[in-house]
Amino acid sequence: MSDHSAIPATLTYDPESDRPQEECGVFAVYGADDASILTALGLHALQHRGQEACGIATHDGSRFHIERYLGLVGENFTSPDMPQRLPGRVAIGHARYSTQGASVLRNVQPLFADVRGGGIALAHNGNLTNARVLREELVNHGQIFQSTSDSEVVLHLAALSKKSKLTNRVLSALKQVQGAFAFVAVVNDRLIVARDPFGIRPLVMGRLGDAYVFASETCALDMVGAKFEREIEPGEAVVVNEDGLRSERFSPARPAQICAFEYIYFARPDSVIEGRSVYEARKEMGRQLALETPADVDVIIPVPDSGVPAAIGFSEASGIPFELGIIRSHFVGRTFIQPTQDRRDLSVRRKHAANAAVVKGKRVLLIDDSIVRGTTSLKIVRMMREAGAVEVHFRSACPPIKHPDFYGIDMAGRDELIAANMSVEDMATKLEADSLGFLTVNGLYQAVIGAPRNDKLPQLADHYFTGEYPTLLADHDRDLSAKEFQLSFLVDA
Ligand SMILES: O=P(O)(O)OC[C@H]1O[C@H](OP(=O)(O)OP(=O)(O)O)[C@H](O)[C@@H]1O
Ligand SMILES: NC(=O)CC[C@H](N)C(=O)O
Ligand SMILES: [Mg+2]
Repeated sequence: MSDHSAIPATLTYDPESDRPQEECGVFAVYGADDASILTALGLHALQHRGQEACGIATHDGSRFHIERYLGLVGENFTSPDMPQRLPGRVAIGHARYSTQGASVLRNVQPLFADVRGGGIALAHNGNLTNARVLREELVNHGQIFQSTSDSEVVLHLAALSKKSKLTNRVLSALKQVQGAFAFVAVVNDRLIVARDPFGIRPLVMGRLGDAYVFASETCALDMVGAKFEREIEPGEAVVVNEDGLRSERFSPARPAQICAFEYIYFARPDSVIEGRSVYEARKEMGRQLALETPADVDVIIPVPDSGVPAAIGFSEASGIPFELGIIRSHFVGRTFIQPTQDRRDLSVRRKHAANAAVVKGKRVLLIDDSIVRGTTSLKIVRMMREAGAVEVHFRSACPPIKHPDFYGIDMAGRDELIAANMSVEDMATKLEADSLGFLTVNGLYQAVIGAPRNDKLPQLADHYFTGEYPTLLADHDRDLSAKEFQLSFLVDA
């Protein structure tokens, strides 16, 4: 095996089939009867964050129980015998949209490991930027990996830590990983949750009677009737056991630099992130867009779903009527988070249909939250013309996306990002639009935080638009995403 040129391509890391994709949702409960049912409900509310796979782990006071499936939460966690299948008053859950490791069962979370002193079940939203550097070191040290997920390194680091208490070993693992994360973990009979040092990914805490509930977004707290208490702070870990809750720091306190894309596209509009309603922020993006790139048209048409609030804002600010000129199928989920281009193309075709009644003979302005690869926009511009629109203009309620993401949202490679490779004019031609406009970076800041960008310490993780990444990117810098990196010899990697 020392001759690597002899290894068939299918046995090495292939960035095309095993490409970084998007986001996930995490949910956790401590101290409630039927914790698994609450977790299934919470995951249901977080389904928009990941549609590929889902899983729940519980602890019944002495043993762990785990179920993991490919597919949607509603397809797998609905049966009334859940409390028997997944008993216990402590539970964590995960809805997956793969970022590292293909969409196969062995990468579905929660991941579980038996280590010295007990067990750890772990679920992760985000993406670690030094996972491959660490994995290489760990493999050289003799560690045996069971998945190709970045998240698994945390289990190995905890297992190898010299500290005596298992909780402290998990905390010491958190100090060694870089990138973006919201972790929820059952560590024996306790719960540990943690948020990355820059607060790139969201994580909130709520109360449901005496129980503690944690979730990626507040919409999941609302789903189970939990009351929002606070955000988990950047670099904070919260440990909950039978004595209650304690907060630990694994990195210095600093303001959160939350991912701008949570506000733009990813989070559900009824969620509140860092005190700002996602819906209001999106509407305000539309208002700013109307000020920055007005259009002389007859009707504003949103690209459903995520483009709707911005289109309402644009319509309010411009006085141009808003109409539902595109009807979406409720039986097709999010397209951008599909793992392959073929599936994205197919989903976009099945998802949207023109409503000719409000389009025919009109000059229309389409508003979407974002243009990533341009898959959606081109199809929709054509659809409008086929439905009789006389002019079709397009506006994106976020700035041009020119740089890939490494923190858990699938921005694919630079070569796939339409705005990374073309001028706005060329993009308009490619998307067959009569005009094209984007929100500015400052317009985005105005909409989300009501203040301009602080260039010395940006208030958001806005690398998509600026190329400024808040964290180190060890794997990327060492080009460990290259084909040569040996990730797994199993076909389903
Ligand atoms: O330029 P593209 O590569 O097509 O990606 C951008 C599109 O993808 C997203 O929609 P998606 O269908 O994922 O979800 P939504 O229903 O929440 O808008 C986003 O809202 C844009 O419409
Ligand atoms: N999108 C995510 O947050 C994914 C979490 C983890 N990196 C995985 O690939 O499973
Ligand atoms: Mg969309």
